[in-house]
Amino acid sequence: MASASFSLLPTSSSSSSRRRVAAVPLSGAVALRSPLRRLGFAGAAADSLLTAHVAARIGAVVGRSGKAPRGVVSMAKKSVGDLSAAELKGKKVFVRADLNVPLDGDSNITDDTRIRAAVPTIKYLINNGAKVILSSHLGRPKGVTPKFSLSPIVPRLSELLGIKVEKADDCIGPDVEILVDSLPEGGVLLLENVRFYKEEEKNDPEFAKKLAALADLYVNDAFGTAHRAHASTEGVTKFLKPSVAGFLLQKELDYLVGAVSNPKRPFAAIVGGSKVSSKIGVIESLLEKCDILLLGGGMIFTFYKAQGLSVGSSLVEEDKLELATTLLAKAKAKGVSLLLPTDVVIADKFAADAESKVVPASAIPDGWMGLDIGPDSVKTFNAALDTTQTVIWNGPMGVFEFDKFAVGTEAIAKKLAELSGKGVTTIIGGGDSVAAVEKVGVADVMSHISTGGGASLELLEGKELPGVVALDEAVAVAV
Ligand SMILES: Nc1ncnc2c1ncn2[C@@H]1O[C@H](COP(=O)(O)OP(=O)(O)O)[C@@H](O)[C@H]1O
Ligand SMILES: O=C(OP(=O)(O)O)[C@H](O)COP(=O)(O)O
Repeated sequence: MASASFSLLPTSSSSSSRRRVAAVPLSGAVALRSPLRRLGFAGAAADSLLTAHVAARIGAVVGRSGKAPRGVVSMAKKSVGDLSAAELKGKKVFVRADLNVPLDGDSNITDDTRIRAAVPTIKYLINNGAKVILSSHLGRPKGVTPKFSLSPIVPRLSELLGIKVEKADDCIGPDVEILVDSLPEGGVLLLENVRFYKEEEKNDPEFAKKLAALADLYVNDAFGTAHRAHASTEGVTKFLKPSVAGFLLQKELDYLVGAVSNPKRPFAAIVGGSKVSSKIGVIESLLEKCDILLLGGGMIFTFYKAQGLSVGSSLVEEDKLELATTLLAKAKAKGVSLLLPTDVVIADKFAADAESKVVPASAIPDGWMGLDIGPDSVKTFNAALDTTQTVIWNGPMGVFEFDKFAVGTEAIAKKLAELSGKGVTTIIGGGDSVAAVEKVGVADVMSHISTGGGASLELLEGKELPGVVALDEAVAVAV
């Protein structure tokens, strides 16, 4: 049966089978022009593709040493799919899911992605005659807070499962135990928000023991919360055996660890978002693994400034200028093709109705700020992406919340959809990039869209997630 061992993915090519193309000398921007022009880039784009530091080897995939990349997290865990019908029938199974979905002011669910993502594991359990005790948090309540009740989840979950889901008003205690005892085989009981107890986030062992006492075995399918060492994600595993991964958790690991550590190459990473400081870990980790790194979003202005360009009033982290220079040098040293946008859409103010125009990255006037990547950059990025077999994307290319500055982000989303249709593995690493992909309406065609923002970022940084580490090891590990 499937264990959480990255076995669901298309077979990756080994490092020795990476496509190697004669390296383009990196001694200066001049050296970059002809290969870029051969690839069809306009003179200005080729000329301004940024600096001698930046290894702009589009289409040229870098041969690097075949040794395992640093920071590869091996999280091969036993899966719920490893549990047979005989092991599940009549058993009380504590399932930790992440049902932390957005609700509007009237408690209507505005995005049910996380509920739908939890369904395969629950269905597997009920189809095998288990009694499912479902647990989640919602929001960040301080004590019992009615607006953070999980009650609004029940109708949609019942609809998706095709059965009536029961709901408890608490997550521990005698009333909950009575409801658990009356659960039929194939029944589901949703516990109340586990964060109504402060002991949850404190990972209090006594609280974890009380949660565990409700069940015979444990399934963690809460990927979005797997980076939290809380009682229901980590503590409970000390009292319940087996403790296994659900199908969603397994799929997230397959893609965010498996596909990224052992990708079909060429492998491109696209990193955007507001600040370099929030993405340092991810950029450093991806530099160890990818062939091409495309940078966009607000962070690019720190890189521009580090290279002596004027950035007007664009977002800059003055204390990260040195870091930006170091990252560019690191990319060069590792032979990674790091591309910065060659043109940007600038605005006269940070507003949806701002005046805007497109300028080369080297010509941002005083008083103007860059809020999106420009059309030449989109062309350049698309051409680079056309050479790839695996792409991971984290962070928007611009202020996509304002339509006027969403064009670059939406173009990348469309490109990834197109590549996905051609068999390229496309992974959207959580957070705002997921919102962008959904806005464009191409979420369904991507290979994988992560359900966890913070959790996916930590995985991409090469960190281990406590909620995963705590689970039982898979018997056979095939990383
Ligand atoms: N050029 C820019 N200037 C200011 N903010 C930007 C710029 N480009 C993108 N952003 C903002 O970055 C935010 C997303 O950043 P971040 O949280 O790091 O990404 P993610 O949520 O994908 O991890 C968005 O709200 C977006 O408006
Ligand atoms: O929504 C979540 O995280 P995310 O916003 O990083 O995707 C998870 O449910 C974790 O919630 P938390 O950040 O309150 O622990």
